[in-house]
Amino acid sequence: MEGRPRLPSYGTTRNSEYQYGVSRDYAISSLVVPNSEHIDLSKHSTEKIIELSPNKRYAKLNCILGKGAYKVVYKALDREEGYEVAWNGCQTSKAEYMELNDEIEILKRVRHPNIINFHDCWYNNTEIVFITELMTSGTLREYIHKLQILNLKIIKRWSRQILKGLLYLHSHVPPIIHRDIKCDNIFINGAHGEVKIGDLGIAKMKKGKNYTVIGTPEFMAPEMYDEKGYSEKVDVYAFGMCLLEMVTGEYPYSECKNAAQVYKKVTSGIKPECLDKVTEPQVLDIINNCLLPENERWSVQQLLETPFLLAEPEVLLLSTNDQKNHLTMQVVFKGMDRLSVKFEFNVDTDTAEDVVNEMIEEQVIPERYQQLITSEINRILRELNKYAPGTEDGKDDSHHIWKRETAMEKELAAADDRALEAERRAFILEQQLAEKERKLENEKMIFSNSAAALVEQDIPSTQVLKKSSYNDIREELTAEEPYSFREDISNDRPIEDLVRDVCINSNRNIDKANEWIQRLKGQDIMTVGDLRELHDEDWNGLGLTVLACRLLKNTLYGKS
Ligand SMILES: Nc1ncnc2c1ncn2[C@@H]1O[C@H](COP(=O)(O)OP(=O)(O)OP(=O)(O)O)[C@@H](O)[C@H]1O
Repeated sequence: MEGRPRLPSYGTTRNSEYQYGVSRDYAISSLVVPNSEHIDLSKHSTEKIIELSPNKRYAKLNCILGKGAYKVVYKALDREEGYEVAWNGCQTSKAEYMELNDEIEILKRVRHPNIINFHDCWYNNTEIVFITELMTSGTLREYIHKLQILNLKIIKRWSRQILKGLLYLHSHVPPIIHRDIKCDNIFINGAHGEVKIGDLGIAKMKKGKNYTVIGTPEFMAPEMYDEKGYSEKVDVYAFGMCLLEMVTGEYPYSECKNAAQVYKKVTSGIKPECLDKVTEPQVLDIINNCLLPENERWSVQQLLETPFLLAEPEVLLLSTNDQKNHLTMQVVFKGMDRLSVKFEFNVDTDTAEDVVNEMIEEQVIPERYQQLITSEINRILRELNKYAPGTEDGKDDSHHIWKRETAMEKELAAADDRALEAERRAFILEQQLAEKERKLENEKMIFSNSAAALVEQDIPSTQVLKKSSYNDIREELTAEEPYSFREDISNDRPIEDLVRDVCINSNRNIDKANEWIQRLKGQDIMTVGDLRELHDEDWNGLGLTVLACRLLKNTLYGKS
């Protein structure tokens, strides 16, 4: 009918329950497989090759991964590379296949981490077979059903991946339009949290088959219904619906009973009811922008630059050495805050965690990207087979903890050594200082003794200073020498006269003289005669120093 849209057959594309019913579980049922004998899969506990590609490279196994309204997907083997792949079979005519030739050639050249790889394609008399990358964790819709409502962090990460895939497609000239973006066509690789767009090019094939209107009504932009032509913006509209499903866990327009109701609402500009459940303003803003009329609707690039989806850093591997243990990587922030950080990574000594922590400490990357950049580095290490398992996202990281502890232990041991060495050096210094002090004391003593000796014995100072030790000088000074009596000093002389003369002659001051006088008088020695009467042993009891005694004796007995 002119000007009226062809409505899709509702039960096949819309009903998510139906989509679910034909996923992996289906592999144990009995079914008729095109171009093969009737296989009762329940009787096949082990996988078997049931068909080979014309070039013999791909081997189809008796394991069905899923079945949609249009195609049956089997597990298969790439016998050249040893990979598991997906064998997609779509019933079609040879003529339709020939019409798709150009498009298939383009699809073969599409290569992006967020788009399921398209490896090969051929026609086998009844169906087009195309070989694609195998996804092991199911579709985004299955995830939403499993997790009910995804958290915003996952939504943000997966949305970015979907949009990056779309950005790549839309950047072709002319743009490659997916035409059937929906959560069933987005596949998850659960182990690494990767998201890939699948079913690329299938929409066109479906159209060729005159199967239904292209796409899925709930995800179709209004301009897709009127056959006046549309642009890559239809993928943006469909992405908005995917985001709505991710954030609410509800299929858009589930309030509608059939495709006609959906069509009516979409073409009248009535939004899905579940939009009211979106509470996060940034997400709501994105969805509303995706659902705007085509000429106002944002581009994928604009969506990627909204605050919610903005510029998550990517880590690129720039170069490696032959052993792949010295890597040069770069953190690239795309979007508004353009920034890039290049760094070296030694696989044998570095860990992603340590390197990222260092970058945060050095303030070259914001802390909020710590986990993301760490897992990006680990992703690269994994791709190079240089990744130690169990280290990602702050999970148990025994290998790296071990590395860190070893490094820490080494550091502590080195610090201990340094402390011991410092203590040892301090001890030696103390000893040297004490030794110096002792020497200084000795020298002081030597100096004062020798000065006294010089006074007492009139020894030239140079001679005294040549003496090597205090003991030598002391020995010399205290050595017994013969005394002779001096008759010019009368025995009646008051002892204080003698003492004062001795002190004056030996450069001792009056205080010293009074001290000696006091000690001598304390022993009843009042005159020179009293002193002369003393025996040698009495001198020791006077309380005078050896030198004082010697000086007094020298004066009394005439020794000069
Ligand atoms: N590359 C793949 N790796 C693993 N499983 C896949 C892959 N492609 C498809 N499947 C599985 O096969 C099922 C059917 O695929 P799909 O939904 O793309 O078929 P379809 O006929 O195009 O569907 P539609 O009903 O949307 O037209 C999917 O739900 C999924 O479980």
